[in-house]
Amino acid sequence: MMSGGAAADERALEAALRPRSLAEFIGQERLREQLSLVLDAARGRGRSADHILLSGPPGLGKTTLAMIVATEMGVPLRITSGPAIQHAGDLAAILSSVSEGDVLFFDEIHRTARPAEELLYTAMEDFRVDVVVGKGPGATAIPLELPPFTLVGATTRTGLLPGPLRDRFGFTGHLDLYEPKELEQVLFRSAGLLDVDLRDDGAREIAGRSRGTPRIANRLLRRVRDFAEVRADAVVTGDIARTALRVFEVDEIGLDRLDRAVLLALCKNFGGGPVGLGTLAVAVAEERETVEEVAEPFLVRAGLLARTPRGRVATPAAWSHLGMVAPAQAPFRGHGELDLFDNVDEA
Ligand SMILES: Nc1ncnc2c1ncn2[C@@H]1O[C@H](COP(=O)(O)OP(=O)(O)OP(=O)(O)O)[C@@H](O)[C@H]1O
Repeated sequence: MMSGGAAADERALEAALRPRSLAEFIGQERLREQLSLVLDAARGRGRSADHILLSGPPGLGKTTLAMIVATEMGVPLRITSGPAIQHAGDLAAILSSVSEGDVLFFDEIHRTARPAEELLYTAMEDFRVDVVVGKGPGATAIPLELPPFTLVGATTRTGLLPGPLRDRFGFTGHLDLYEPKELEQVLFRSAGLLDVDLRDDGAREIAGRSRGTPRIANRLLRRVRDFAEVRADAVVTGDIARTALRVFEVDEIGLDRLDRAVLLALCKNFGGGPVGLGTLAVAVAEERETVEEVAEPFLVRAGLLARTPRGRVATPAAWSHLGMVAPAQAPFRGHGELDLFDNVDEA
Protein backbone atom coordinates (compact mmCIF):
# COMPACT_ATOMS: atom_id res chain seq x y z
CA MET A 1 0.00 0.00 0.00
CA MET A 2 1.20 3.49 -0.80
CA SER A 3 0.82 6.04 1.93
CA GLY A 4 0.31 9.79 1.40
CA GLY A 5 0.14 11.52 -1.97
CA ALA A 6 2.96 12.02 -4.41
CA ALA A 7 2.62 15.79 -4.00
CA ALA A 8 3.08 15.49 -0.23
CA ASP A 9 6.14 13.31 -0.81
CA GLU A 10 7.55 15.96 -3.14
CA ARG A 11 7.00 18.66 -0.52
CA ALA A 12 8.64 16.53 2.15
CA LEU A 13 11.61 15.91 -0.13
CA GLU A 14 11.91 19.59 -0.89
CA ALA A 15 11.92 20.37 2.84
CA ALA A 16 14.55 17.69 3.46
CA LEU A 17 16.83 19.34 0.92
CA ARG A 18 16.79 22.78 2.53
CA PRO A 19 20.16 24.02 3.74
CA ARG A 20 20.00 24.68 7.51
CA SER A 21 22.71 27.30 7.94
CA LEU A 22 24.18 30.23 6.03
CA ALA A 23 27.35 28.19 5.56
CA GLU A 24 25.40 25.41 3.86
CA PHE A 25 23.51 27.85 1.63
CA ILE A 26 25.06 27.84 -1.85
CA GLY A 27 25.62 30.99 -3.94
CA GLN A 28 24.20 34.51 -3.30
CA GLU A 29 27.58 35.42 -1.76
CA ARG A 30 26.88 39.10 -1.21
CA LEU A 31 23.48 38.52 0.34
CA ARG A 32 24.89 35.83 2.63
CA GLU A 33 27.62 38.15 3.80
CA GLN A 34 25.17 40.99 4.42
CA LEU A 35 22.77 38.73 6.31
CA SER A 36 25.51 37.26 8.38
CA LEU A 37 26.59 40.80 9.41
CA VAL A 38 23.03 41.78 10.29
CA LEU A 39 22.56 38.63 12.39
CA ASP A 40 25.98 38.80 14.08
CA ALA A 41 25.37 42.42 15.05
CA ALA A 42 21.94 41.61 16.51
CA ARG A 43 23.35 38.66 18.44
CA GLY A 44 26.20 40.82 19.72
CA ARG A 45 23.71 43.32 21.08
CA GLY A 46 21.50 40.61 22.48
CA ARG A 47 18.58 42.03 20.49
CA SER A 48 16.28 40.64 17.83
CA ALA A 49 17.42 41.41 14.29
CA ASP A 50 15.97 44.28 12.30
CA HIS A 51 13.13 43.43 9.89
CA ILE A 52 14.41 41.81 6.71
CA LEU A 53 12.91 41.95 3.22
CA LEU A 54 13.94 39.29 0.70
CA SER A 55 13.06 39.75 -2.94
CA GLY A 56 13.56 37.60 -5.99
CA PRO A 57 11.81 35.14 -8.31
CA PRO A 58 10.19 32.00 -6.82
CA GLY A 59 12.31 29.03 -5.83
CA LEU A 60 15.59 30.86 -5.18
CA GLY A 61 15.63 30.28 -1.42
CA LYS A 62 13.64 33.01 0.34
CA THR A 63 11.78 30.58 2.61
CA THR A 64 15.01 28.70 3.22
CA LEU A 65 16.76 31.93 4.24
CA ALA A 66 13.93 32.88 6.61
CA MET A 67 14.30 29.50 8.29
CA ILE A 68 18.05 30.01 8.49
CA VAL A 69 17.57 33.44 10.10
CA ALA A 70 15.48 31.83 12.85
CA THR A 71 17.93 28.95 13.30
CA GLU A 72 20.95 31.25 13.42
CA MET A 73 19.21 33.48 15.98
CA GLY A 74 18.19 30.39 17.95
CA VAL A 75 14.51 31.38 17.94
CA PRO A 76 11.26 29.83 16.70
CA LEU A 77 9.95 30.60 13.23
CA ARG A 78 6.33 31.52 12.66
CA ILE A 79 4.99 31.43 9.12
CA THR A 80 2.21 33.32 7.39
CA SER A 81 1.57 34.83 3.98
CA GLY A 82 -0.09 37.83 2.35
CA PRO A 83 -2.92 35.83 0.73
CA ALA A 84 -3.68 34.12 4.08
CA ILE A 85 -4.41 37.50 5.67
CA GLN A 86 -7.55 39.12 4.37
CA HIS A 87 -8.65 41.07 7.44
CA ALA A 88 -6.80 43.19 9.96
CA GLY A 89 -8.13 40.81 12.64
CA ASP A 90 -6.31 37.84 11.07
CA LEU A 91 -3.04 39.69 11.38
CA ALA A 92 -3.77 40.97 14.91
CA ALA A 93 -4.37 37.36 15.99
CA ILE A 94 -1.02 36.23 14.62
CA LEU A 95 0.89 39.19 16.01
CA SER A 96 -0.62 38.83 19.47
CA SER A 97 0.75 35.30 19.69
CA VAL A 98 4.32 36.26 18.76
CA SER A 99 6.86 35.93 21.58
CA GLU A 100 9.94 38.03 22.18
CA GLY A 101 12.61 37.50 19.54
CA ASP A 102 10.49 35.25 17.28
CA VAL A 103 11.02 35.39 13.54
CA LEU A 104 7.77 35.87 11.66
CA PHE A 105 8.09 34.84 8.03
CA PHE A 106 5.67 36.68 5.82
CA ASP A 107 5.60 35.11 2.36
CA GLU A 108 4.16 37.05 -0.60
CA ILE A 109 3.89 40.08 1.63
CA HIS A 110 2.91 42.23 -1.39
CA ARG A 111 -0.41 40.39 -1.51
CA THR A 112 -1.55 41.45 1.97
CA ALA A 113 -4.95 43.15 2.03
CA ARG A 114 -4.79 46.92 2.59
CA PRO A 115 -6.29 47.21 6.14
CA ALA A 116 -4.00 44.47 7.43
CA GLU A 117 -1.06 46.14 5.76
CA GLU A 118 -1.69 49.33 7.69
CA LEU A 119 -1.75 47.38 10.92
CA LEU A 120 1.61 45.98 9.95
CA TYR A 121 3.15 49.47 9.81
CA THR A 122 2.73 50.15 13.55
CA ALA A 123 3.52 46.55 14.42
CA MET A 124 6.85 46.80 12.61
CA GLU A 125 7.75 50.30 13.71
CA ASP A 126 6.43 50.64 17.24
CA PHE A 127 5.74 46.99 18.17
CA ARG A 128 2.15 47.88 18.78
CA VAL A 129 -1.16 47.15 17.12
CA ASP A 130 -4.40 48.99 17.58
CA VAL A 131 -7.12 46.41 17.81
CA VAL A 132 -10.46 47.92 16.86
CA VAL A 133 -13.34 46.67 18.94
CA GLY A 134 -16.91 47.30 17.87
CA LYS A 135 -18.29 48.96 14.74
CA GLY A 136 -19.40 52.41 13.63
CA PRO A 137 -19.29 55.44 15.93
CA GLY A 138 -18.95 53.24 19.04
CA ALA A 139 -15.77 51.55 17.77
CA THR A 140 -12.71 51.92 19.98
CA ALA A 141 -9.09 51.18 19.27
CA ILE A 142 -7.36 49.26 22.03
CA PRO A 143 -3.57 49.45 21.79
CA LEU A 144 -1.82 46.14 22.22
CA GLU A 145 1.91 46.15 22.98
CA LEU A 146 3.96 43.53 21.16
CA PRO A 147 7.31 42.09 22.16
CA PRO A 148 10.19 42.89 19.78
CA PHE A 149 10.26 40.39 16.93
CA THR A 150 11.85 40.11 13.49
CA LEU A 151 9.66 40.17 10.44
CA VAL A 152 11.15 38.47 7.40
CA GLY A 153 9.09 39.46 4.36
CA ALA A 154 9.37 37.76 0.99
CA THR A 155 8.28 39.23 -2.29
CA THR A 156 8.97 38.56 -5.93
CA ARG A 157 9.76 42.24 -6.54
CA THR A 158 10.31 45.05 -4.04
CA GLY A 159 8.55 47.41 -6.46
CA LEU A 160 5.28 45.62 -5.66
CA LEU A 161 5.40 46.89 -2.07
CA PRO A 162 3.98 50.28 -1.10
CA GLY A 163 6.74 52.70 -0.06
CA PRO A 164 5.72 52.96 3.63
CA LEU A 165 5.93 49.18 3.99
CA ARG A 166 9.23 48.94 2.14
CA ASP A 167 10.71 51.65 4.32
CA ARG A 168 9.99 49.74 7.51
CA PHE A 169 12.49 47.02 6.66
CA GLY A 170 15.94 47.65 8.09
CA PHE A 171 17.56 45.45 5.49
CA THR A 172 16.54 44.45 1.97
CA GLY A 173 18.28 41.61 0.20
CA HIS A 174 17.84 40.58 -3.39
CA LEU A 175 18.24 37.03 -4.66
CA ASP A 176 19.49 36.63 -8.22
CA LEU A 177 19.07 33.65 -10.51
CA TYR A 178 21.90 31.16 -9.88
CA GLU A 179 24.80 30.47 -12.23
CA PRO A 180 24.98 26.95 -13.71
CA LYS A 181 28.11 26.17 -11.62
CA GLU A 182 26.23 27.05 -8.43
CA LEU A 183 23.30 24.89 -9.50
CA GLU A 184 25.70 22.00 -10.03
CA GLN A 185 26.77 22.41 -6.39
CA VAL A 186 23.11 22.45 -5.31
CA LEU A 187 22.58 19.26 -7.32
CA PHE A 188 25.57 17.44 -5.86
CA ARG A 189 24.48 18.41 -2.36
CA SER A 190 20.93 17.13 -3.03
CA ALA A 191 22.18 13.98 -4.76
CA GLY A 192 24.23 13.21 -1.65
CA LEU A 193 21.16 13.63 0.58
CA LEU A 194 18.95 11.56 -1.75
CA ASP A 195 21.61 8.93 -2.30
CA VAL A 196 21.64 9.45 -6.07
CA ASP A 197 24.72 8.51 -8.09
CA LEU A 198 25.10 11.80 -10.00
CA ARG A 199 28.01 12.14 -12.41
CA ASP A 200 29.68 15.41 -13.50
CA ASP A 201 28.12 15.41 -16.97
CA GLY A 202 24.71 14.56 -15.48
CA ALA A 203 24.94 17.52 -13.09
CA ARG A 204 26.01 19.82 -15.94
CA GLU A 205 23.09 18.71 -18.09
CA ILE A 206 20.51 19.22 -15.34
CA ALA A 207 21.99 22.53 -14.14
CA GLY A 208 21.86 23.91 -17.69
CA ARG A 209 18.14 23.25 -17.83
CA SER A 210 17.22 24.53 -14.37
CA ARG A 211 16.49 28.15 -15.32
CA GLY A 212 18.81 29.51 -12.68
CA THR A 213 16.56 28.12 -9.93
CA PRO A 214 17.52 25.64 -7.17
CA ARG A 215 13.93 24.47 -6.72
CA ILE A 216 13.78 23.54 -10.41
CA ALA A 217 17.23 21.90 -10.23
CA ASN A 218 16.06 19.73 -7.33
CA ARG A 219 12.81 18.88 -9.08
CA LEU A 220 14.56 17.89 -12.31
CA LEU A 221 17.01 15.81 -10.31
CA ARG A 222 14.11 13.85 -8.82
CA ARG A 223 12.58 13.27 -12.26
CA VAL A 224 15.90 12.19 -13.71
CA ARG A 225 16.37 9.89 -10.73
CA ASP A 226 12.96 8.28 -11.42
CA PHE A 227 13.99 7.72 -15.01
CA ALA A 228 17.44 6.39 -14.10
CA GLU A 229 15.97 3.93 -11.59
CA VAL A 230 13.33 2.60 -13.95
CA ARG A 231 15.07 2.70 -17.33
CA ALA A 232 18.79 2.66 -16.52
CA ASP A 233 21.09 1.36 -13.82
CA ALA A 234 20.31 4.27 -11.47
CA VAL A 235 23.43 6.18 -12.49
CA VAL A 236 22.74 9.75 -13.63
CA THR A 237 25.03 10.49 -16.57
CA GLY A 238 24.71 13.30 -19.11
CA ASP A 239 23.01 10.98 -21.59
CA ILE A 240 20.50 9.71 -19.05
CA ALA A 241 19.71 13.26 -17.90
CA ARG A 242 19.21 14.42 -21.50
CA THR A 243 16.92 11.53 -22.37
CA ALA A 244 14.94 11.82 -19.15
CA LEU A 245 14.39 15.54 -19.51
CA ARG A 246 13.23 15.11 -23.07
CA VAL A 247 10.58 12.72 -21.74
CA PHE A 248 9.51 15.37 -19.19
CA GLU A 249 9.34 18.10 -21.88
CA VAL A 250 12.10 20.25 -20.51
CA ASP A 251 14.01 21.60 -23.48
CA GLU A 252 17.76 22.07 -23.81
CA ILE A 253 17.78 25.56 -22.33
CA GLY A 254 15.29 24.60 -19.63
CA LEU A 255 12.09 26.06 -21.03
CA ASP A 256 9.06 24.21 -19.78
CA ARG A 257 5.52 24.18 -21.11
CA LEU A 258 4.56 27.60 -19.74
CA ASP A 259 7.69 29.33 -21.04
CA ARG A 260 7.22 27.83 -24.47
CA ALA A 261 3.52 28.67 -24.46
CA VAL A 262 4.34 32.31 -23.70
CA LEU A 263 6.93 32.52 -26.48
CA LEU A 264 4.71 30.70 -28.95
CA ALA A 265 1.73 32.96 -28.21
CA LEU A 266 3.95 36.01 -28.55
CA CYS A 267 5.30 34.90 -31.93
CA LYS A 268 2.33 33.07 -33.41
CA ASN A 269 -0.64 35.10 -32.17
CA PHE A 270 0.94 38.53 -31.96
CA GLY A 271 3.66 38.50 -34.63
CA GLY A 272 6.35 38.93 -31.99
CA GLY A 273 4.67 41.82 -30.15
CA PRO A 274 4.65 44.33 -28.67
CA VAL A 275 1.74 42.95 -26.72
CA GLY A 276 0.48 43.83 -23.25
CA LEU A 277 1.05 41.45 -20.36
CA GLY A 278 -2.69 40.99 -19.72
CA THR A 279 -3.36 40.01 -23.33
CA LEU A 280 -0.45 37.62 -23.34
CA ALA A 281 -1.64 36.01 -20.09
CA VAL A 282 -5.12 35.46 -21.54
CA ALA A 283 -3.59 33.87 -24.64
CA VAL A 284 -1.82 31.24 -22.53
CA ALA A 285 -4.78 30.86 -20.13
CA GLU A 286 -2.70 31.87 -17.11
CA GLU A 287 -2.88 34.57 -14.49
CA ARG A 288 -1.02 37.74 -15.29
CA GLU A 289 1.10 37.31 -12.16
CA THR A 290 2.16 33.81 -13.15
CA VAL A 291 3.35 34.96 -16.55
CA GLU A 292 5.11 37.97 -15.08
CA GLU A 293 6.72 36.32 -12.09
CA VAL A 294 7.21 32.70 -13.07
CA ALA A 295 7.92 32.70 -16.81
CA GLU A 296 9.23 36.16 -17.63
CA PRO A 297 12.26 36.59 -15.37
CA PHE A 298 13.99 33.67 -17.02
CA LEU A 299 12.80 34.47 -20.55
CA VAL A 300 14.19 38.00 -20.13
CA ARG A 301 17.43 36.73 -18.65
CA ALA A 302 17.80 34.19 -21.47
CA GLY A 303 17.41 37.03 -23.98
CA LEU A 304 14.22 35.59 -25.47
CA LEU A 305 11.75 38.22 -24.39
CA ALA A 306 12.06 41.96 -23.83
CA ARG A 307 9.83 44.11 -21.68
CA THR A 308 9.33 47.47 -23.34
CA PRO A 309 7.10 50.43 -22.54
CA ARG A 310 4.81 49.32 -25.37
CA GLY A 311 4.55 45.69 -24.31
CA ARG A 312 6.32 42.35 -24.47
CA VAL A 313 8.45 41.63 -27.50
CA ALA A 314 10.01 38.42 -28.83
CA THR A 315 13.71 38.81 -29.59
CA PRO A 316 15.42 37.26 -32.64
CA ALA A 317 16.71 34.52 -30.31
CA ALA A 318 13.10 33.61 -29.46
CA TRP A 319 12.18 33.11 -33.11
CA SER A 320 15.21 30.99 -33.75
CA HIS A 321 14.70 28.98 -30.54
CA LEU A 322 11.18 28.13 -31.70
CA GLY A 323 12.53 27.28 -35.17
CA MET A 324 10.33 29.98 -36.69
CA VAL A 325 11.10 32.77 -39.11
CA ALA A 326 10.26 36.27 -37.95
CA PRO A 327 7.90 38.17 -40.27
CA ALA A 328 9.31 41.25 -41.97
CA GLN A 329 7.39 43.61 -39.68
CA ALA A 330 8.59 41.93 -36.47
CA PRO A 331 9.45 44.58 -33.87
CA PHE A 332 13.21 44.43 -34.28
CA ARG A 333 15.33 45.13 -37.26
CA GLY A 334 18.36 44.01 -39.16
CA HIS A 335 20.98 42.57 -36.90
CA GLY A 336 18.70 41.58 -34.11
CA GLU A 337 18.83 44.90 -32.34
CA LEU A 338 15.69 45.99 -30.58
CA ASP A 339 14.72 49.36 -31.90
CA LEU A 340 11.40 50.05 -30.36
CA PHE A 341 11.34 53.48 -28.95
CA ASP A 342 12.18 55.80 -31.79
CA ASN A 343 9.21 55.89 -34.07
CA VAL A 344 5.76 54.96 -32.91
CA ASP A 345 4.31 55.40 -36.42
CA GLU A 346 6.19 52.37 -37.62
CA ALA A 347 4.58 50.03 -35.13
N1 LIG B 1 21.20 28.38 -2.01
C1 LIG B 1 20.65 27.19 -1.97
N2 LIG B 1 21.41 26.11 -1.76
C2 LIG B 1 20.84 24.89 -1.76
N3 LIG B 1 19.51 24.64 -1.94
C3 LIG B 1 18.73 25.69 -2.12
C4 LIG B 1 19.25 27.00 -2.14
N4 LIG B 1 18.23 27.85 -2.34
C5 LIG B 1 17.13 27.11 -2.46
N5 LIG B 1 17.41 25.80 -2.33
C6 LIG B 1 16.45 24.71 -2.44
O1 LIG B 1 15.43 25.11 -3.34
C7 LIG B 1 14.14 24.82 -2.81
C8 LIG B 1 13.29 26.07 -2.88
O2 LIG B 1 13.73 27.00 -1.95
P1 LIG B 1 12.71 27.95 -1.17
O3 LIG B 1 11.44 27.25 -0.89
O4 LIG B 1 13.45 28.54 -0.04
O5 LIG B 1 12.46 29.06 -2.28
P2 LIG B 1 11.59 30.39 -2.20
O6 LIG B 1 12.42 31.48 -2.82
O7 LIG B 1 11.07 30.60 -0.84
O8 LIG B 1 10.44 30.09 -3.17
P3 LIG B 1 8.93 30.57 -3.05
O9 LIG B 1 9.00 32.04 -2.94
O10 LIG B 1 8.38 30.07 -4.33
O11 LIG B 1 8.40 29.86 -1.83
C9 LIG B 1 14.34 24.26 -1.43
O12 LIG B 1 14.09 22.88 -1.45
C10 LIG B 1 15.80 24.46 -1.10
O13 LIG B 1 16.33 23.27 -0.60
